[in-house]
Amino acid sequence: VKKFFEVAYRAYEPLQKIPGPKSLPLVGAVYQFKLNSKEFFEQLDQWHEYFCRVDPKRMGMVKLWLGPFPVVSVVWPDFIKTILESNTLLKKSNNYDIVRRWIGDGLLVSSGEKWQKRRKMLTPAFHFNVLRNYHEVFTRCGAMFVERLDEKADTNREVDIFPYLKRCAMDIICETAMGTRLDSQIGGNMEYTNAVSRLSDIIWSYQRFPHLWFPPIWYASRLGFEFDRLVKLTNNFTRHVIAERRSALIDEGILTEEDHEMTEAEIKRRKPCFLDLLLLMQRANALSDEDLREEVDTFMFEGHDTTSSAMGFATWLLGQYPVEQAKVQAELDEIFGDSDRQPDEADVKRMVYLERCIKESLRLAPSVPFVGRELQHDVAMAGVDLPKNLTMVISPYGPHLAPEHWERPMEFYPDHFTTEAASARHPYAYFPFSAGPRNCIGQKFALAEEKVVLSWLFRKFRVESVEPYPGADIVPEIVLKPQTGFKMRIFRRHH
Ligand code: HEM
Repeated sequence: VKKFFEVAYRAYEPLQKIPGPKSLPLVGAVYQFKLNSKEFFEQLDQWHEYFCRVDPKRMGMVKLWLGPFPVVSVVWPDFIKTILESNTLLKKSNNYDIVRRWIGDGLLVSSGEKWQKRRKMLTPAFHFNVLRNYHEVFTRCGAMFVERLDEKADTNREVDIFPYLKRCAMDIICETAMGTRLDSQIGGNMEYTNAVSRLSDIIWSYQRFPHLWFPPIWYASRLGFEFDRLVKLTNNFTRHVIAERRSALIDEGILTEEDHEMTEAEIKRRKPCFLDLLLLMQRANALSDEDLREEVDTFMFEGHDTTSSAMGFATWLLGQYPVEQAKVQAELDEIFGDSDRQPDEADVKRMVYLERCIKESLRLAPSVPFVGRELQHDVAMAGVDLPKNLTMVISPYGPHLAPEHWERPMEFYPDHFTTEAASARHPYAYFPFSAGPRNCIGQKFALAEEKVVLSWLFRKFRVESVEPYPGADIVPEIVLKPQTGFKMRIFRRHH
């Protein structure tokens, strides 16, 4: 609290220069916040539009007082670049504190030397050669996804594909991160699946309403108790998996007293999951079991909501743009013909147009709608001295939709991502995976997963969106989501 008030005191004077919505003492601008998530999102959007494009003081930044706590949202790409590329502004803002209570101080939220060491240690676990071990999981879970959807095809009834995608992404991340088959697509382990999903909802409420930051109110609202119970449940699940996985590696002679590098044959046989790699690094990096747990839980947190939402938006958009959908299908038909075979890695490389569609949908609907940083030192920007410890928020939305960067900013136009178009653009016009030293370590994983799962979908089905994008309500929770799901009509394709 002392730190917050120090920041507020130091920020008050310089922040006068930055435009933003009207604030009152102590409550800030919160008294104006819409309660409904979707309306709140629209309100933020309008404020950004007004204060960055219309207001006479406009300067590419918007100030917002969250109660007595100041936040500055940065919009212009050059300012965003200054922050994201800096090697000295790597600290996550305090709105990640609640996430930390669940996943611990893993890669997503840690800072300083700990983050640096972990990032270096974990980067090889996302190397192309390691990711190829996961291809079989993407393929199997993707095949299961279309199998589950099949009963809804040709019924001409609307189906919300979001729960199907969520379970598919959950099965994928659980097996690749922990080596555990959750089988939530066929009703397995729903307690864990539901707990993870509910935790994300509670975190979003906490981040939005500062009154919940006070423990008596947090617990009186009952959210605090529910949160603690679910955290215990999910943490215990991961601890249990770690113990099991260690025993299995010991039994197979892979985890020994001596440091051991897996042989080609062992890798081929075992297809190590992320946790296996951590267990093999454990001794050399002096990691405790809790260190392992926080990294595994970080991947569980960061690696399934993001991808299921991204796949949902891509499907929604393709369901609304039949010409582009037909192009995706033509590309897949050229690769697979009439065959039902599993996609291999060479096939995935050939899905060039599908990849453009995925990138374009991440432009219009970036799964992570904003990231936060706490300034580790004073920063001068646009003639304003932003003080140390100030919270900065960066959203890809503004640059992703700015007419100066995109030929057709509000349309779904995958040719925004031809090699020529992409190389001619400002590098910070597009950053769904963030950028700089703290960018998303899982972006190649995410893209590969999306391509495999969506290729199954569009090989088997033609889809029509029930509502046009973005007509239906979208809410920027921690991850961007549609308020009423991804409603589609699904038709089997007959080759
Ligand atoms: C479409 C899917 C995804 C999107 C849009 C996405 C986006 C992002 C963004 C914007 C960040 C930066 C967050 C910040 O600075 O606060 C981030 C970080 C991160 N992501 Fe992803 N992500 C995706 C999928 C994944 C997957 C599948 C994994 C893991 C398997 C993953 C693991 C991580 C981790 C560990 C970090 C923290 C990196 C660090 O701070 O060093 N993400 N992601």
